[in-house]
Amino acid sequence: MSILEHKGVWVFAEQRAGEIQKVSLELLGKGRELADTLGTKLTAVLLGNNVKEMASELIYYGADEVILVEDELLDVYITETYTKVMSKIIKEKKPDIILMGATALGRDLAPRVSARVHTGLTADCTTLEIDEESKHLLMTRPAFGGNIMATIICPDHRPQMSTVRPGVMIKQERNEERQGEIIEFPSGLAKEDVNVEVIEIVKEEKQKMKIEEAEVLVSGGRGMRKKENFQTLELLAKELGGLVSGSRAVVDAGWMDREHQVGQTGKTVRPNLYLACGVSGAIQHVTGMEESDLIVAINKNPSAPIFELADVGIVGDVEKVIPSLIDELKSVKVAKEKK
Ligand SMILES: Cc1cc2nc3c(=O)[nH]c(=O)nc-3n(C[C@H](O)[C@H](O)[C@H](O)COP(=O)(O)OP(=O)(O)OC[C@H]3O[C@@H](n4cnc5c(N)ncnc54)[C@H](O)[C@@H]3O)c2cc1C
Repeated sequence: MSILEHKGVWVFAEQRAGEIQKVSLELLGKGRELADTLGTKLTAVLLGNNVKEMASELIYYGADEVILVEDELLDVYITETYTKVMSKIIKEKKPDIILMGATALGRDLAPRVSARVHTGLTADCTTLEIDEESKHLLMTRPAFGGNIMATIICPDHRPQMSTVRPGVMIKQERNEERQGEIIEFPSGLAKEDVNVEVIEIVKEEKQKMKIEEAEVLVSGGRGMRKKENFQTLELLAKELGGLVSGSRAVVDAGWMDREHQVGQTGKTVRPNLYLACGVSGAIQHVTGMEESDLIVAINKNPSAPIFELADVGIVGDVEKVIPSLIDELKSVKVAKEKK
């Protein structure tokens, strides 16, 4: 089959509990641009149960049409059911490009769909453009630990698939005047397709205060070595009356929730005290915290870039320095109480 048969730009509209994820709206912004460059349609693909109401929202944010698949078997995300439905629609409708959010769901779904439909996938893209001559999608992403930017193409297979992290692309202004078509598509699912039973969904209790509002932030980086060591940071933050935040490296490692990430693709913070523990000071991190009033850095490498920015630098092992700091703060508190 010729790749020329494939037309249109698609955005997988991720919804959770009836709420469209922000990243999908951001991808509609980018998708609109790509579709306009190619002179083609922008389609949002919405899967779920009782989600029809959300379809017009996708049109307001730039989609020309919405492929809507409603089925009670799609009520909660299950890898197999969503993969099956997405693959089926792709095989039938033959899109040229598919964009998905690099969320927990997107990271699970995108590779499986790409394997089922025998095409390539470029994960975590930061730039997406159309090559003027070939009209291929140029998918650019950091490679080799962020040291180089690699531009990847998928010249021989379709669709060209890409995931993008939340916060990277810019959504369009919502415009209620926009008109579009809603195309209902049968899921084709049977009960036997559901190979996993979701027994309970437990919502994580969110920290009440946001890191953007905290006056003191104790921020951990990859130098903290493992998730368990963040308990020490929690103790330190408690002593200082602050919150724990972190670098993207620790969020990517699954040691911390994305809501607590500081930096270019995380939150911009400006606390009175920013204590960076085992954070190297990469530019993408620094842009999110450089306006803090007092920056204290603990790093075992005296040449770490974070020291160029820090008001106070401690060259040492976080596993030794942090417990000493906690002990010191506790003894100061005890001494104060005795007075
Ligand atoms: C498009 C893009 C967007 C990005 N957005 C963000 C963002 O929003 N936020 C962000 O943080 N990053 C972001 N990054 C990633 C960024 O480039 C860095 O990779 C990341 O910040 C590194 O995190 P880190 O400092 O925790 O880890 P590393 O760079 O691995 O640094 C770990 C540090 O810990 C020190 N260390 C190791 N062991 C110890 C120890 N025992 N005691 C003391 N120190 C120790 C090391 O000397 C090192 O300096 C982005 C990258 C790209 C390409």
